[in-house]
Amino acid sequence: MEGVRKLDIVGSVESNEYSKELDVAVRAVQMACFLCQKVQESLISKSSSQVQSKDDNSPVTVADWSVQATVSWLLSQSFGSENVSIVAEEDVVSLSKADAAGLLKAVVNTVNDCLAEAPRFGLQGPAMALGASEVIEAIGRCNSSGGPTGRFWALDPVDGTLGFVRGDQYAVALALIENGEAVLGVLGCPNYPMRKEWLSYQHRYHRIISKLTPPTSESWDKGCVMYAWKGSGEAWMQPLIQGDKKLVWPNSARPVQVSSIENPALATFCEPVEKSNSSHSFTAGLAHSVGLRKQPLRVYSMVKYATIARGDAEVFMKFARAGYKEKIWDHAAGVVIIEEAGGVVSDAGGRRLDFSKGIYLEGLDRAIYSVLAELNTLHRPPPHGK
Ligand SMILES: Nc1ncnc2c1ncn2[C@@H]1O[C@H](COP(=O)(O)O)[C@@H](OP(=O)(O)O)[C@H]1O
Repeated sequence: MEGVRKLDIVGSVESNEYSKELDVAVRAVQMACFLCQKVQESLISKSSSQVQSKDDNSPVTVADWSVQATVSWLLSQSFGSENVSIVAEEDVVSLSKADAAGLLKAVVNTVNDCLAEAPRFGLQGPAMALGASEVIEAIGRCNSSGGPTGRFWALDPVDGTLGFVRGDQYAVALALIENGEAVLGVLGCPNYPMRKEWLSYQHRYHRIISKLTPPTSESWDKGCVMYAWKGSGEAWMQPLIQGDKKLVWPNSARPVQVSSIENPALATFCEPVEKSNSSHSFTAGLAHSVGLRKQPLRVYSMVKYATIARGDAEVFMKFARAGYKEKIWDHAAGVVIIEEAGGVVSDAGGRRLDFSKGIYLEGLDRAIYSVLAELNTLHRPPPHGK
């Protein structure tokens, strides 16, 4: 990120109306990333056959529930549980069953290991390790159904399950939604490489190279948390806390902005890795028809939003299969960050995403686009019959 704006980061945060929410949310997402990194490391060292699905005791399941419990507990401690309403991906029913005792134990241990580090992240942990019932309570508290009024948090504890199990990109996404509008977005991207070129490679190459040539810059090698609050006109990125370091706000945060490329021929579009999550052939045709000439950048999870916000790509297109219902926690944090970094997010009809209709993006016109304001010819692609 050359030529970044130099702003008074501390001042910006202190003067905004979501200061406390932002402060707590960024620290909580930092902790969630720390938790996920540990689980992903243990996962990578095992054979991949052990982590096939999300329906067993696999590490991804442990990470999902543990992040949800940790973030829910931290938000409740900071704002009072009576003031915190959360919609999140994981429900607590299967974790509470008798045959899930082993999984529950793993989740409780993971949550306690993470919360024990809270002071390092500038948050208060529990006086005593949490018991299983407290962990279940924290997960179960994330049972809001969202809607058009009031304030709630939307959390995707581990977005991009496949990226996570493959040792690749995944994200922790936390947004604050107020009266149906996403007002605060925090996106943790534990494997986001600081060098743009690495995004084109599977993350395992990054791991191999890092082992061969250990990074000289301790904090900006990989992993970041991006954040923005609505109306600020600013989006920020701070590195993940490494080793046993302490998070000292603003933790070397720097502003991010969408790319300034205006010519579609020079622009890169990104899309999901999985063909089943978005039609690659349709986006290829559409990209060509609007003058995009470069190869697509395929990245797992909401890290695609981070890629656009940081200016590492110019367009994000996702065409889900007909009938697939997008959830608000898969987009809300990314939308705030992109919009404040100077981009635009819309559906195929050019409409802004609507976070006021419960957990689904109801009324969504099929695709999701995120583009630069300059490339706005892409906002209204032709109708498609997929
Ligand atoms: N059939 C489908 N079509 C579109 N999106 C889907 C899908 N099934 C799952 N998804 C969503 O797409 C996310 C992965 O995004 P991407 O494909 O861009 O990497 C999934 O996150 P999880 O894997 O965390 O459930 C899920 O939210």
